[in-house]
Amino acid sequence: MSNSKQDSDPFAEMRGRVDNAMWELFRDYGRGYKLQFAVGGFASVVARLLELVPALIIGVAIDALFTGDGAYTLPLVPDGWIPGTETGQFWLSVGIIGATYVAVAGLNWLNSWAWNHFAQNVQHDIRTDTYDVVQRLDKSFFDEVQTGEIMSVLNNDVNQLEQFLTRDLNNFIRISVLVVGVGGLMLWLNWQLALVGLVAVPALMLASYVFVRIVKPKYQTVRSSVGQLNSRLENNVSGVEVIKAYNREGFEYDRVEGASRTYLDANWDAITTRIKFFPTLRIITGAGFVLTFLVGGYWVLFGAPGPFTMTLSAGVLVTFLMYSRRFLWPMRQFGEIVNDYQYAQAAAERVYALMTEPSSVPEADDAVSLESVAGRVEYDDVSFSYETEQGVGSSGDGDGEEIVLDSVSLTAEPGDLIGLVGPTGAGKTTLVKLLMRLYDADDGEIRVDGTDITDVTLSSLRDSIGYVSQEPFLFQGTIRENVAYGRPEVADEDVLEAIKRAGAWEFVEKLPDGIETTVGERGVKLSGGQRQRISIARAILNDPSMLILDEATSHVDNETEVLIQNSLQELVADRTTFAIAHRLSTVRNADQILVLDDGEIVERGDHETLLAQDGLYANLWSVQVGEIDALPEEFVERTAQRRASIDIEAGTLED
Ligand SMILES: Nc1ncnc2c1ncn2[C@@H]1O[C@H](COP(=O)(O)OP(=O)(O)OP(=O)(O)O)[C@@H](O)[C@H]1O
Repeated sequence: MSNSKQDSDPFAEMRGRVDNAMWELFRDYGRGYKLQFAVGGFASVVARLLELVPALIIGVAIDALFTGDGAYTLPLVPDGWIPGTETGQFWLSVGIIGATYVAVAGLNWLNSWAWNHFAQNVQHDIRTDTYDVVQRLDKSFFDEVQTGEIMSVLNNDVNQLEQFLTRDLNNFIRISVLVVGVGGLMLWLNWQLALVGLVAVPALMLASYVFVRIVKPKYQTVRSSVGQLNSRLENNVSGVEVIKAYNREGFEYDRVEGASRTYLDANWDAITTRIKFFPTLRIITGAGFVLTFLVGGYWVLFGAPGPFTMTLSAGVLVTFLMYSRRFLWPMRQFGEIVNDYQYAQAAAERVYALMTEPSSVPEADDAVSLESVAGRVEYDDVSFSYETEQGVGSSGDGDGEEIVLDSVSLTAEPGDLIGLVGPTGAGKTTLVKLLMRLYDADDGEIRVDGTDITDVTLSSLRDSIGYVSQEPFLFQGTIRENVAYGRPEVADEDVLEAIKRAGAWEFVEKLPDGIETTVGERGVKLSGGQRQRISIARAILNDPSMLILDEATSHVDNETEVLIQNSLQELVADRTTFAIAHRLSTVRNADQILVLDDGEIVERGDHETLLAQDGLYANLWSVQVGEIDALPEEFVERTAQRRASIDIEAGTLED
């Protein structure tokens, strides 16, 4: 993978798939929580409308009780309900204002409860669904996109959406109601003065529009640099052993510092834009408020200025100014919402991009389930190359691709043991990965019991294959959980039986908690050989019809190897097995040994036949039995050349 690919945003190309990712997500995921949404929204609307009451009451009280400029009348309240005395009217005002605040507090609680319920559940559903899509994606996706990037989407980006829902969407409803309610009341109280206050609105809208245009790309950069920083951190924490062994703490500090600085710079760029925007909004809202006070105050003191004609009382002006603040202030918050919306939109695009990432190993609509597999495996002219430079989400036109498997054909009869040998990088692991459909062949067909593996369900195919990899992965948990990973419901006796058959009992028995001992993250508390035996036990317990052993004994000492070989012999006896081996002795008894070189099968046959052919296999065998002197000159030369090309490749990758 080139550095440029690691550094660029892997989601950039995917963003083009949808116009409004956030809307798509909320529409799909909000559907299940309509009631909470409606209750939260309703409570918010009613609370906001009630919040308008105190200013109205204060205005009426000032005019009727303090300055004597008007009668005590309240909109929507029949005059007969209003007390006749000033004291009665005063206490009514106090009572209404107090009751309003109590009601608003109750409604705010209801709004928060319902809205958080809505937002938290939508967040949970989006996260789990995205995870489910991601875990079903093909292996090439994981080859291209770094773990930290994926974690960043599943954590930070999804949280960002939740924050937008909880805080901003709620605020948006609040503000919309206030703007409509307050604007309506202002127009009703004194439409001419209302127009003065409203002149600020177009200016606020223009400022918001300009802001959005400038800040959107900046937020996209912030989101992607968070992902890159996470990738770097994730890589380093996983690779801490290598960092220590090579004393590269300083170097890694610099790299993390670099990634963190890129994030800081991107964030700083967005922050400087944002902090310029908010004071601008304040100035505009402030100017609107001052203008309203200036015109209204002049009007109350000296009569209507210029084109204004109606009379204006002090009480109405106070109500007006209180509303004007309520009207213009949310407008400032509107800017924050626009800001957060842009930020959340960038997050939604990345979430949506992941959710809609197509798998390059699709399951056919009419895929059939593989039942009672006998285990006849055929590779028919299979060719394959890994996707290179194009990156995730691109189709790849093959430019710069190196063929890893070239027209490979083979047949394994049920129960056969097929040994795969050959120099490193020859394509042995790739060959077996194609059988599990971790990747799909570019050309040719792979059949199990005569059925093309692209015509069967992925789950039934993988159920019928056991896989013991070069680097067995154990999950944080107990030995029992790891062995029974594919069949968690099995009885302890079966788990123990599998452990014994895998040659793992001799060390499991000595562990303090036996099969209930925890293995640590990735199984770090076990040695490489112990991990390998646990993963063999896992494959044994699954009882698959086909078995893949990729260097299954690479981590164990010679004694343990004999133990494992014995148990493997029993294991492979009645199932088709592909055993990849560098130690040729481990596949000596194979029914068929395939020798791969540069993606092609160059020799095939059993051990004796291949030795007699005196080709690559015979030479590799000579190396292993220590007959170096017997090697032909050209083999030694080719090995040296291959060594050199691997070194060059490694050098290129480090650059
Ligand atoms: N995910 C990948 N993306 C790109 N190239 C890859 C990927 N995996 C393997 N390759 C390349 O494909 C070639 C074959 O690799 P493969 O792992 O199949 O070889 P192998 O014969 O199993 O080697 P070894 O014996 O060292 O495990 C190598 O050149 C390798 O660099």
